[in-house]
Amino acid sequence: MSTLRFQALKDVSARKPVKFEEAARKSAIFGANVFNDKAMKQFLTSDAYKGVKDAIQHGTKIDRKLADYIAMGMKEWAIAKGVTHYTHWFQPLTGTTAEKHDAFFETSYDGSEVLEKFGGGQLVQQEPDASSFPNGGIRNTFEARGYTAWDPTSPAFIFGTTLCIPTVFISYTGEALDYKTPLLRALNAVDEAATEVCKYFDKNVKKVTATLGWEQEYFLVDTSLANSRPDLLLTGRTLLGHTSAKGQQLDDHYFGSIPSRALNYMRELEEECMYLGIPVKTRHNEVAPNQFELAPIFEETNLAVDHNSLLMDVMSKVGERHDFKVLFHEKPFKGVNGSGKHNNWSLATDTGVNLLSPGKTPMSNLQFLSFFINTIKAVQEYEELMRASIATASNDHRLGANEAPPAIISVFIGQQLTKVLEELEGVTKGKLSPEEKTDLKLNVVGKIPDVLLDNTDRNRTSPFAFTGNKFEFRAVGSSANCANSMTTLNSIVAKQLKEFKKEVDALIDNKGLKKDEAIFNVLREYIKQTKNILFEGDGYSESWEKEAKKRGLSNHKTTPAALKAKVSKKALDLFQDLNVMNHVEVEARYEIELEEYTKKIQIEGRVLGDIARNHVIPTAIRYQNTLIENVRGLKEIFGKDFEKIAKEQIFLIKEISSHIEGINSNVEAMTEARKKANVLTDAQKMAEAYCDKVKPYFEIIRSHCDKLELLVDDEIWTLTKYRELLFTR
Ligand SMILES: NC(=O)CC[C@H](N)C(=O)O
Repeated sequence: MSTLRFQALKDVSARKPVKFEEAARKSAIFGANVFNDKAMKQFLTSDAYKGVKDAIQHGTKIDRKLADYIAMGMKEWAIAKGVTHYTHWFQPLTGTTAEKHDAFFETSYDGSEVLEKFGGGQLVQQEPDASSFPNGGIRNTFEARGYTAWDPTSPAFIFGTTLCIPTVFISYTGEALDYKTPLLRALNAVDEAATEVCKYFDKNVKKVTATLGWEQEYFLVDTSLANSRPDLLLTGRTLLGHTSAKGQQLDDHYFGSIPSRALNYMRELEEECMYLGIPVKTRHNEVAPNQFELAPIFEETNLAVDHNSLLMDVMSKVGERHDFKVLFHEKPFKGVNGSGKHNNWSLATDTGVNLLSPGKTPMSNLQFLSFFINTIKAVQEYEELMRASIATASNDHRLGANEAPPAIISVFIGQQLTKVLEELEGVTKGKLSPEEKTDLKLNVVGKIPDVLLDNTDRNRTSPFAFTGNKFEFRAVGSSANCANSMTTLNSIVAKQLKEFKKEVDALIDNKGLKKDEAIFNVLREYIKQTKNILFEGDGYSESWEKEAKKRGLSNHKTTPAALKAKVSKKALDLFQDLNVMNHVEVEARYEIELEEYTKKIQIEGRVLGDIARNHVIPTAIRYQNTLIENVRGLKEIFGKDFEKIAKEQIFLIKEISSHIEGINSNVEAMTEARKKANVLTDAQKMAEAYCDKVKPYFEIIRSHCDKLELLVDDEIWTLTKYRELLFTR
């Protein structure tokens, strides 16, 4: 009997839901471990408090002396809560979070005194020797160093017994070495551009904040079962495994009663989130067996991105306490739904208006339409860049099937708004007659709120869908750091809004149009120009692929093909012009993402080769030997008649041999392809070679292995099966 698999199954059958006592009133614990406004008021002097507030609201610099006071207050607050260490918490270009803990504990120079210390210097800037993070050639390990700098817009928090201070990670030559810095710059750019446009409608708007509400999908697999699968452990997904007879066909898991162990896990996870100020709200079973989802209330984008990164870490840690491995991979199992991280995005003013929500008056609706149409125009202009922003080796498996959007970026707005746009397309060029103005006000712009109320359209195959008061970027993958997609989206919208302002102003200044006439005129042209990006149909159909091609939309099915758009002149100029990233920073990210792609496929290839040869083949041979023995025995008993009697066994023996041959020859060929790819020096070429020459072997090898799984005696099969991974809980 294959011990690891069966031991794991035994472990699982003995598991009980882990007991957990939770606070009934979540509002009482929300943010208790965050150095939030309440804590700051309690632990900071009024000058220090004002300093942090100014920095958050207006980006004012905090001087060293003030930083000392802030640090002192922060330390006192943390120590009162049992904290012993602090860390600058950052998001290097690996996409995950990084931390290096230092104790508050210090000794005086002669060792005669011991104390807890934490000064402004340690709060504001640090130099972790983080030389091994990917940097895409920005910094050489032996020269330009990187440093982390405090980001006061995201509050410090306590995780375990460590005070975590959110920071940006920058090289001494000034280039961003993380995901957060370009995001902050993009948020700044969209704030500036959107505030200017808002002034057409309301002069009081001083700031526009991009908001984000992510939805985190994930799978839970029992730790013992996960540990019995080398592929899950090393690559986050199953590289082989025959599909389970029952999968998600019956839709009986989706929104079903949450399994007890999973529910207790969620309860403890949510409690942790509450302490950390992550406003989690929704939990449910997703479509695939053992797949779940968690979603918070939307927040300001920078904070939401930090919270999602932190959440993924917390999810894994709480998972350990409940004997679960949390799978964030976009496609851990073939044949059932993958996991996304839909990014619900909008813009909100400091006067409390959601710019993507239709308003009560024609003027506020014209404002809504301006932002709505400009967003569509931005996506249309930069569809390839949007695709590039979600490109990873793991997301490639997810796109285009099982409720995940395809690789073609399009925008879904629903029937009702499509009609509104059609009507606006007919607006007269230049000045509008009083009758037309009244008609627009009453019958087109004025009608939008009613129209949206009964707009129940939903399209699960759309990568970018309008959902009533926000856009949902559905193409983002579950393992992604949202900063990548959010930097792109906010940048392209910023750029587009600037363009819009320029065009409207030109019509007002040069053509003598009134403000609303000018806006209608520009929007009309945008509606005409953006038709090719709007799509309401089935994103999986072959006809859409053909149609999209005709419309000139890109369809990059693989990451190496998709990433190229990142370094197009258009993209480089966009980021440069908005001061989001200079060319070096963009090129570095492109290089890093290609390398990450190559390495992931390389690891998968090696793991697959190993499992196929060292697990599958030996097991198949063992079973084949049993069959051979059986045939020999039959021959002994039945003499020349044995061939008829042992016909099926002989057939199986041959089948097994042919699959073994299939595995061996293809693993061999894959290894050769890898060797060839490995000598390439250009990152793009290498990634392409891994994509086009190495990866195709995965499916071939897998299919031989999966067929053997169906032939071989279940009792000796070493790899935990799909039905066990997906249905044991
Ligand atoms: N119900 C859903 O929204 C499914 C979404 C799907 N899991 C995805 O990958 O995006």
